[in-house]
Amino acid sequence: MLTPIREVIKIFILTGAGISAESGLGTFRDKDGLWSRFDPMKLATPEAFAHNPDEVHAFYNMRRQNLLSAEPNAAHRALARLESGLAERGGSLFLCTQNIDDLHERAGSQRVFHMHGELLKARCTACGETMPWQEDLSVEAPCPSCRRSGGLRPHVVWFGEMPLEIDGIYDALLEADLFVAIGTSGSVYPAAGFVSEARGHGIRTCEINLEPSDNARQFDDRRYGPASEAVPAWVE
Ligand SMILES: CC(C)NC(=O)[C@H](Cc1c[nH]c2ccccc12)NC(=O)[C@H](CCCC/N=C(/NCCC(=O)O)S[C@H]1O[C@H](COP(=O)(O)OP(=O)(O)OC[C@H]2O[C@@H](n3cnc4c(N)ncnc43)[C@H](O)[C@@H]2O)[C@@H](O)[C@H]1O)NC(=O)OCc1ccccc1
Repeated sequence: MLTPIREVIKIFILTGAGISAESGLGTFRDKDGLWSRFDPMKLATPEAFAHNPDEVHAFYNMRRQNLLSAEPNAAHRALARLESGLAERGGSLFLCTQNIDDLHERAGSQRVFHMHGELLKARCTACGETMPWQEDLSVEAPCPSCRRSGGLRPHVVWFGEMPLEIDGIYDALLEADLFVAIGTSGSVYPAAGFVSEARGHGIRTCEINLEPSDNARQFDDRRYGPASEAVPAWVE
Protein backbone atom coordinates (compact mmCIF):
# COMPACT_ATOMS: atom_id res chain seq x y z
CA MET A 1 0.00 0.00 0.00
CA LEU A 2 1.57 3.32 -1.16
CA THR A 3 2.79 5.44 1.80
CA PRO A 4 0.11 8.18 2.16
CA ILE A 5 1.76 11.57 1.54
CA ARG A 6 0.32 13.08 4.71
CA GLU A 7 2.67 10.94 6.86
CA VAL A 8 5.82 11.85 4.91
CA ILE A 9 7.95 14.90 5.63
CA LYS A 10 10.87 14.85 3.18
CA ILE A 11 10.25 13.61 -0.36
CA PHE A 12 12.96 13.24 -3.02
CA ILE A 13 11.52 13.09 -6.54
CA LEU A 14 13.53 12.15 -9.66
CA THR A 15 11.85 12.93 -12.97
CA GLY A 16 12.72 11.87 -16.51
CA ALA A 17 11.53 12.44 -20.06
CA GLY A 18 8.27 10.56 -19.41
CA ILE A 19 6.88 13.47 -17.34
CA SER A 20 7.27 15.80 -20.35
CA ALA A 21 6.09 13.31 -23.00
CA GLU A 22 2.47 14.54 -22.87
CA SER A 23 3.78 18.10 -23.36
CA GLY A 24 4.96 16.97 -26.79
CA LEU A 25 8.71 16.78 -26.04
CA GLY A 26 9.01 13.03 -26.71
CA THR A 27 11.26 10.68 -24.76
CA PHE A 28 14.62 9.05 -25.65
CA ARG A 29 14.13 5.31 -25.60
CA ASP A 30 10.46 4.77 -26.48
CA LYS A 31 9.87 3.27 -29.94
CA ASP A 32 9.57 6.72 -31.61
CA GLY A 33 11.93 8.31 -29.07
CA LEU A 34 14.86 10.63 -29.92
CA TRP A 35 17.44 7.82 -29.85
CA SER A 36 15.40 5.86 -32.41
CA ARG A 37 16.00 8.73 -34.86
CA PHE A 38 19.35 10.14 -33.69
CA ASP A 39 22.58 8.47 -32.51
CA PRO A 40 23.36 9.66 -28.94
CA MET A 41 27.06 8.92 -29.40
CA LYS A 42 27.11 11.24 -32.43
CA LEU A 43 25.19 14.06 -30.72
CA ALA A 44 25.35 13.87 -26.88
CA THR A 45 29.08 13.42 -26.16
CA PRO A 46 31.94 15.98 -25.84
CA GLU A 47 33.76 14.07 -28.59
CA ALA A 48 30.82 14.55 -30.98
CA PHE A 49 30.79 18.30 -30.23
CA ALA A 50 34.55 18.60 -30.80
CA HIS A 51 34.27 16.61 -34.05
CA ASN A 52 31.09 18.07 -35.53
CA PRO A 53 29.77 21.13 -33.59
CA ASP A 54 27.37 22.20 -36.38
CA GLU A 55 25.50 18.87 -36.25
CA VAL A 56 25.31 18.99 -32.44
CA HIS A 57 24.08 22.61 -32.48
CA ALA A 58 21.41 21.70 -35.09
CA PHE A 59 20.17 18.86 -32.82
CA TYR A 60 19.87 21.04 -29.71
CA ASN A 61 18.53 24.03 -31.68
CA MET A 62 15.70 21.76 -32.92
CA ARG A 63 14.91 20.63 -29.36
CA ARG A 64 15.11 24.23 -28.05
CA GLN A 65 12.57 25.42 -30.63
CA ASN A 66 10.27 22.50 -29.67
CA LEU A 67 10.59 23.44 -26.01
CA LEU A 68 9.72 27.09 -26.61
CA SER A 69 6.35 25.99 -28.06
CA ALA A 70 5.61 23.36 -25.37
CA GLU A 71 3.51 23.80 -22.20
CA PRO A 72 3.72 22.10 -18.78
CA ASN A 73 1.11 19.36 -18.16
CA ALA A 74 -0.97 18.26 -15.15
CA ALA A 75 1.93 16.17 -13.78
CA HIS A 76 4.28 19.17 -13.65
CA ARG A 77 1.53 21.27 -12.00
CA ALA A 78 0.77 18.57 -9.40
CA LEU A 79 4.44 18.52 -8.30
CA ALA A 80 4.41 22.32 -7.92
CA ARG A 81 1.33 21.95 -5.66
CA LEU A 82 3.07 19.17 -3.69
CA GLU A 83 6.10 21.44 -3.11
CA SER A 84 3.98 24.21 -1.56
CA GLY A 85 1.72 21.74 0.27
CA LEU A 86 4.67 20.02 1.98
CA ALA A 87 6.28 23.36 2.85
CA GLU A 88 3.05 24.45 4.59
CA ARG A 89 3.28 21.32 6.76
CA GLY A 90 6.96 21.81 7.67
CA GLY A 91 8.00 19.22 5.12
CA SER A 92 10.11 19.57 1.96
CA LEU A 93 10.26 18.39 -1.63
CA PHE A 94 13.64 17.91 -3.33
CA LEU A 95 12.87 17.89 -7.06
CA CYS A 96 15.76 16.47 -9.12
CA THR A 97 15.23 16.18 -12.87
CA GLN A 98 17.20 14.55 -15.67
CA ASN A 99 15.23 16.76 -18.06
CA ILE A 100 16.84 19.77 -19.71
CA ASP A 101 13.44 21.45 -20.29
CA ASP A 102 12.03 24.22 -18.05
CA LEU A 103 8.50 22.81 -17.70
CA HIS A 104 8.80 22.21 -13.92
CA GLU A 105 9.67 25.88 -13.41
CA ARG A 106 6.93 27.05 -15.81
CA ALA A 107 4.45 24.91 -13.83
CA GLY A 108 5.41 26.82 -10.65
CA SER A 109 8.07 24.62 -9.00
CA GLN A 110 10.37 26.95 -7.01
CA ARG A 111 13.40 24.62 -6.53
CA VAL A 112 14.44 22.32 -9.40
CA PHE A 113 17.84 20.61 -9.59
CA HIS A 114 18.77 19.91 -13.24
CA MET A 115 21.39 17.18 -12.87
CA HIS A 116 21.80 17.00 -16.70
CA GLY A 117 21.71 20.74 -17.35
CA GLU A 118 19.28 23.16 -19.03
CA LEU A 119 18.53 23.64 -22.75
CA LEU A 120 17.69 27.34 -22.25
CA LYS A 121 21.23 28.06 -21.02
CA ALA A 122 24.54 28.21 -22.91
CA ARG A 123 28.04 27.82 -21.48
CA CYS A 124 31.28 29.27 -22.86
CA THR A 125 34.06 26.68 -22.94
CA ALA A 126 36.59 29.55 -23.20
CA CYS A 127 35.65 31.64 -20.12
CA GLY A 128 33.31 29.18 -18.34
CA GLU A 129 30.46 31.70 -18.17
CA THR A 130 26.89 30.26 -18.20
CA MET A 131 24.04 32.48 -19.54
CA PRO A 132 20.32 32.22 -20.46
CA TRP A 133 19.97 31.38 -24.20
CA GLN A 134 16.73 31.16 -26.18
CA GLU A 135 18.05 31.62 -29.77
CA ASP A 136 19.73 29.04 -31.98
CA LEU A 137 23.38 28.42 -31.02
CA SER A 138 26.21 28.26 -33.61
CA VAL A 139 30.01 28.11 -33.69
CA GLU A 140 30.01 31.71 -34.97
CA ALA A 141 28.01 33.06 -31.99
CA PRO A 142 30.37 35.21 -29.78
CA CYS A 143 30.28 34.72 -26.01
CA PRO A 144 28.45 37.74 -24.50
CA SER A 145 31.03 37.71 -21.67
CA CYS A 146 34.49 37.12 -23.25
CA ARG A 147 33.44 37.96 -26.85
CA ARG A 148 35.30 34.91 -28.20
CA SER A 149 33.51 32.75 -30.84
CA GLY A 150 33.48 28.98 -31.23
CA GLY A 151 33.27 28.30 -27.47
CA LEU A 152 29.55 28.39 -26.78
CA ARG A 153 27.83 25.03 -26.14
CA PRO A 154 24.42 23.97 -24.74
CA HIS A 155 24.63 23.90 -20.89
CA VAL A 156 23.73 20.21 -20.82
CA VAL A 157 25.56 17.13 -19.45
CA TRP A 158 26.70 14.76 -22.18
CA PHE A 159 27.61 11.07 -21.81
CA GLY A 160 30.97 10.79 -20.07
CA GLU A 161 30.54 14.14 -18.34
CA MET A 162 29.95 14.66 -14.62
CA PRO A 163 26.33 15.43 -13.69
CA LEU A 164 25.70 18.84 -12.05
CA GLU A 165 25.30 19.35 -8.28
CA ILE A 166 25.72 15.56 -7.75
CA ASP A 167 27.08 15.82 -4.17
CA GLY A 168 24.15 17.99 -3.00
CA ILE A 169 21.76 15.62 -4.79
CA TYR A 170 23.18 12.54 -2.99
CA ASP A 171 23.00 14.38 0.36
CA ALA A 172 19.31 15.23 -0.18
CA LEU A 173 18.57 11.67 -1.33
CA LEU A 174 19.96 10.15 1.85
CA GLU A 175 17.97 12.60 4.04
CA ALA A 176 14.64 11.72 2.41
CA ASP A 177 11.77 9.70 3.94
CA LEU A 178 10.51 8.72 0.48
CA PHE A 179 12.17 8.40 -2.96
CA VAL A 180 9.85 8.64 -5.99
CA ALA A 181 10.95 8.14 -9.63
CA ILE A 182 8.56 9.56 -12.25
CA GLY A 183 8.74 8.98 -16.03
CA THR A 184 12.24 7.54 -16.26
CA SER A 185 13.49 4.26 -17.77
CA GLY A 186 16.25 3.86 -15.19
CA SER A 187 18.83 3.22 -17.90
CA VAL A 188 21.31 6.05 -17.39
CA TYR A 189 23.70 6.40 -14.41
CA PRO A 190 24.20 7.79 -11.85
CA ALA A 191 20.41 8.59 -11.76
CA ALA A 192 19.50 4.93 -12.39
CA GLY A 193 21.39 4.01 -9.20
CA PHE A 194 19.41 6.32 -6.89
CA VAL A 195 16.75 3.67 -6.10
CA SER A 196 19.29 1.12 -4.83
CA GLU A 197 21.09 3.89 -2.89
CA ALA A 198 17.77 4.82 -1.23
CA ARG A 199 16.87 1.20 -0.48
CA GLY A 200 20.33 0.68 0.99
CA HIS A 201 19.49 3.46 3.50
CA GLY A 202 16.03 2.11 4.41
CA ILE A 203 14.21 4.83 2.45
CA ARG A 204 10.82 3.84 1.00
CA THR A 205 10.79 3.86 -2.81
CA CYS A 206 8.02 4.35 -5.37
CA GLU A 207 7.91 4.30 -9.18
CA ILE A 208 5.26 6.21 -11.19
CA ASN A 209 5.64 5.43 -14.90
CA LEU A 210 3.73 4.50 -18.06
CA GLU A 211 5.13 0.94 -17.77
CA PRO A 212 7.65 -0.93 -15.59
CA SER A 213 11.13 0.64 -15.91
CA ASP A 214 14.41 -1.30 -16.09
CA ASN A 215 14.57 -1.05 -12.22
CA ALA A 216 10.88 -1.72 -11.47
CA ARG A 217 11.65 -4.68 -9.17
CA GLN A 218 13.71 -2.46 -6.88
CA PHE A 219 10.72 -0.26 -5.94
CA ASP A 220 8.51 -0.93 -2.87
CA ASP A 221 5.50 0.68 -4.56
CA ARG A 222 4.66 1.01 -8.26
CA ARG A 223 1.95 2.99 -10.04
CA TYR A 224 1.52 2.75 -13.80
CA GLY A 225 -0.28 5.12 -16.18
CA PRO A 226 0.27 8.39 -18.07
CA ALA A 227 2.03 10.90 -15.76
CA SER A 228 -0.65 13.57 -16.36
CA GLU A 229 -3.15 11.23 -14.63
CA ALA A 230 -1.00 9.12 -12.26
CA VAL A 231 0.94 11.99 -10.65
CA PRO A 232 -2.09 14.22 -9.74
CA ALA A 233 -3.87 11.07 -8.42
CA TRP A 234 -0.86 10.31 -6.20
CA VAL A 235 -0.49 13.91 -4.97
CA GLU A 236 -4.19 14.49 -4.22
C1 LIG B 1 23.62 4.51 -21.54
C2 LIG B 1 24.13 4.32 -20.13
C3 LIG B 1 24.43 2.90 -19.80
N1 LIG B 1 25.33 5.18 -19.95
C4 LIG B 1 25.51 5.80 -18.77
O1 LIG B 1 24.77 5.68 -17.81
C5 LIG B 1 26.69 6.73 -18.74
C6 LIG B 1 27.97 5.96 -18.42
C7 LIG B 1 27.95 5.32 -17.08
C8 LIG B 1 28.25 5.93 -15.92
N2 LIG B 1 28.10 5.02 -14.89
C9 LIG B 1 27.72 3.85 -15.39
C10 LIG B 1 27.42 2.64 -14.76
C11 LIG B 1 27.05 1.58 -15.54
C12 LIG B 1 26.98 1.73 -16.96
C13 LIG B 1 27.25 2.96 -17.58
C14 LIG B 1 27.61 4.01 -16.79
N3 LIG B 1 26.45 7.82 -17.79
C15 LIG B 1 27.11 9.00 -17.99
O2 LIG B 1 27.91 9.20 -18.89
C16 LIG B 1 26.79 10.12 -17.00
C17 LIG B 1 26.09 11.30 -17.68
C18 LIG B 1 24.82 10.86 -18.35
C19 LIG B 1 24.01 12.08 -18.80
C20 LIG B 1 23.77 12.05 -20.30
N4 LIG B 1 22.80 13.10 -20.66
C21 LIG B 1 21.49 12.92 -20.78
N5 LIG B 1 20.65 13.95 -21.08
C22 LIG B 1 21.17 15.32 -21.24
C23 LIG B 1 21.48 15.60 -22.66
C24 LIG B 1 20.26 15.53 -23.55
O3 LIG B 1 19.14 15.59 -23.04
O4 LIG B 1 20.49 15.48 -24.77
S1 LIG B 1 20.86 11.33 -20.46
C25 LIG B 1 19.17 11.31 -20.92
O5 LIG B 1 18.80 9.95 -20.94
C26 LIG B 1 18.45 9.58 -19.62
C27 LIG B 1 17.33 8.58 -19.57
O6 LIG B 1 16.25 9.10 -20.12
P1 LIG B 1 14.81 9.09 -19.40
O7 LIG B 1 14.60 10.47 -18.91
O8 LIG B 1 14.67 7.98 -18.44
O9 LIG B 1 13.93 8.83 -20.69
P2 LIG B 1 13.72 7.44 -21.47
O10 LIG B 1 13.24 7.81 -22.82
O11 LIG B 1 14.88 6.53 -21.34
O12 LIG B 1 12.51 6.78 -20.64
C28 LIG B 1 11.28 7.45 -20.59
C29 LIG B 1 10.43 6.68 -19.58
O13 LIG B 1 9.19 7.38 -19.43
C30 LIG B 1 8.11 6.48 -19.60
N6 LIG B 1 7.00 7.25 -20.20
C31 LIG B 1 6.81 7.53 -21.52
N7 LIG B 1 5.68 8.29 -21.67
C32 LIG B 1 5.18 8.48 -20.40
C33 LIG B 1 4.04 9.16 -19.87
N8 LIG B 1 3.16 9.80 -20.67
N9 LIG B 1 3.84 9.14 -18.53
C34 LIG B 1 4.70 8.46 -17.70
N10 LIG B 1 5.82 7.80 -18.14
C35 LIG B 1 6.04 7.82 -19.47
C36 LIG B 1 8.61 5.34 -20.48
O14 LIG B 1 7.91 4.16 -20.17
C37 LIG B 1 10.10 5.24 -20.03
O15 LIG B 1 10.24 4.37 -18.92
C38 LIG B 1 18.10 10.81 -18.86
O16 LIG B 1 19.07 10.93 -17.88
C39 LIG B 1 18.22 11.90 -19.90
O17 LIG B 1 18.68 13.09 -19.33
N11 LIG B 1 28.00 10.67 -16.46
C40 LIG B 1 28.72 9.95 -15.56
O18 LIG B 1 28.41 8.84 -15.22
O19 LIG B 1 29.81 10.64 -15.07
C41 LIG B 1 30.66 9.92 -14.12
C42 LIG B 1 29.96 9.88 -12.74
C43 LIG B 1 29.67 8.69 -12.11
C44 LIG B 1 29.06 8.70 -10.82
C45 LIG B 1 28.73 9.87 -10.18
C46 LIG B 1 29.04 11.01 -10.87
C47 LIG B 1 29.61 11.02 -12.16
